[in-house]
Amino acid sequence: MSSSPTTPAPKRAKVLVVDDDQIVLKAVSTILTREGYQVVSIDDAVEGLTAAKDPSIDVAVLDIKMPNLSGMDLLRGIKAARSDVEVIMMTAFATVETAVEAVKAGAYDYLTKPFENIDEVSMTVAKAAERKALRDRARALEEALSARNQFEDLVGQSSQMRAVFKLVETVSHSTATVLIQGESGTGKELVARAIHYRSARKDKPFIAVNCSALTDTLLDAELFGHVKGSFTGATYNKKGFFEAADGGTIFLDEIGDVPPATQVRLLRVLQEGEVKRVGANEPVKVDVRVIAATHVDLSRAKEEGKFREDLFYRLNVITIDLPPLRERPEDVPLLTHHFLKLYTAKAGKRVTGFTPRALEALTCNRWTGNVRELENVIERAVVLTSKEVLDTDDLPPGFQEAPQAGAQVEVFSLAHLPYAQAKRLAMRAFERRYLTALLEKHNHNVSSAARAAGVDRSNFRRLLKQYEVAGRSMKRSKDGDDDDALDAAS
Ligand SMILES: Nc1ncnc2c1ncn2[C@@H]1O[C@H](COP(=O)(O)OP(=O)(O)OP(=O)(O)O)[C@@H](O)[C@H]1O
Repeated sequence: MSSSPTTPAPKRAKVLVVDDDQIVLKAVSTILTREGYQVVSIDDAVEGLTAAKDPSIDVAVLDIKMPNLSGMDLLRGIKAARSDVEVIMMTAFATVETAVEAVKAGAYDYLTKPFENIDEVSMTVAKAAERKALRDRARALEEALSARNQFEDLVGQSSQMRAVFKLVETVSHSTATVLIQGESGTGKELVARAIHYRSARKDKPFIAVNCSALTDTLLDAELFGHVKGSFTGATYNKKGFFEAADGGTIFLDEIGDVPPATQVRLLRVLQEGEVKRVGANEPVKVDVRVIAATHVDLSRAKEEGKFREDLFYRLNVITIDLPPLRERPEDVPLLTHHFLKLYTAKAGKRVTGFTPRALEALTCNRWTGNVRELENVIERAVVLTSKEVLDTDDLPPGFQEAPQAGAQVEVFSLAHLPYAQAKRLAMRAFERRYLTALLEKHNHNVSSAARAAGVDRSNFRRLLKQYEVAGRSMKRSKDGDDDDALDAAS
C-alpha cells in the first residue's frame, strides 16, 4: 500500500483509489493528484474497505476484479458503512451486466479499462465529487433547519413557536419569575424545563408541582414542609419542595387552583425569599426561581377576587403565552414526525411516515387536547399498526372522514386554518365530489367521463386514484368497460 502526499487544494475532494494492478493504481492516482485531489491509493480490497471508513473520503474509485474481496463486494461494504461516499467502478470487461449491477448496488458510475483518454477519468471523478459536495451541503442545511425547529425538547416552526423559543432564550438568562399561560397540553411544563436547563441553575434541582392535584393541607405541607406534630399525620420534620429546590427552579403548574391561604405563603416566598415550614416559628432562606403556569385566565380570576392581586403581579413579571395547536397547524407535521421517531424507536418498529391524506387529516384536526393529544394519537398508531406507512385507518375514529370526505368539508370548520391551507382542502373536497358525480353520470365509464371532463384519460385515471373515487362500492360499468370503470379501485 502506498499513499500519495495530500494536495493542498482546499476545495478538492479526497479520493480513494483501490486496484491490485499497480500500473493502473499509479496511473489513476497520478492523474487525480495532478488535478488537485487528495488521493489515497491502496492495492488491496480489504485494506481499501478499512480506508473507506475514514469520514474524510468523498469518492472511491474501485477496480471491479480483485483477489480477496471482489470490487462488487467492496462497493457493497463501502455503501453499508458510508452510504454518502460516491463510488466509481473500473472494469476491464465492459459488459452491460457488471455496470448495471454496480449501479444497482449504489455505484455512481463506471469507467472501462483501458481508459480511452485521461479526461474521462478526471471528469467522472469531478462529477462524483461535485455530487458528494452538493449532498453534503444539503445535509448540512437540513441539519441547520432541523436545529432551528427544535429548541431543547420543544419542537415547532410556526412564527408563534419561534417567538416562544426566543423569549425562553431571553428569560433563561435572568432569574425573573415567569408566568406561562396556555391550554392544557400546549407544552407549558416543557417550556418551564427549557428555561431551567438553559439557565445558570441547570445543575440544581427542577421541581414540578401540580397545585391542583393536592388537597389544601397537603399542598402547603408539600410546598413548604412541616414540623413534627404540626397536623395529624405529621410524624416527622419534613423539607418542602421550596427547600428541596434551593438554588434551582420550582414549577408551579395550575397556579390558579392554589387556595387563598397558600397564596399568602407563596407571596412571602416571592417577596422575602424565605419559607416557613407548617408549624414552625422560624423561616428558612431559600433561593428558588419560580415559574408558574395556568390554563385559566389568571387576570380574570384576579378580577373576580379568586386570585390575589399582589401575587398575580409578583408572578406575572414575564408572561409566555403558548398558542393552542389549532392556531399553528404548520407545527403539526413537524410534531407528528417528531413523535413518530420517538415512538417507533421506543416500540422497536419500522414505521417510516404517513400517507398525504393521513397527514392532512392530522393537520386539520382541532386538537382540543393540543400537543398531548397529538402525541397520544401517534403513539397509539405506532403501537397498533403493522404497516410501514401510516394511513387514516391507523388513526382514531373520526380521522377517516374529516378532510378527505368532500361532502363533509362545508360543515368541517376550516376557519382555524390559514387561508392557503383552508383553500387547498376545499379544492380537494370539490375535486373529489366532482369526480364522483361525473363518474355516476357516466355510469362509471372512465373513458367517457374523461372525455366529458375534457381531461386526458391517463391523467383522469391518476386523479381517480389520487382521490380513491372508484372504490369497491362502485357499480360495474354496464357497457362492458369494466377495466376502465374499476381500475382505480383497490
Ligand atoms: N412543542 C412541543 N414539542 C414537543 N413536544 C411537546 C411540545 N408541546 C408539548 N409537547 C408534549 O406534549 C405533552 C404535554 O406537554 P406539557 O405537559 O408540557 O403540557 P402542559 O401545557 O404543561 O399541560 P397541562 O396544562 O395539562 O399540565 C408532553 O408529553 C410534551 O412532551
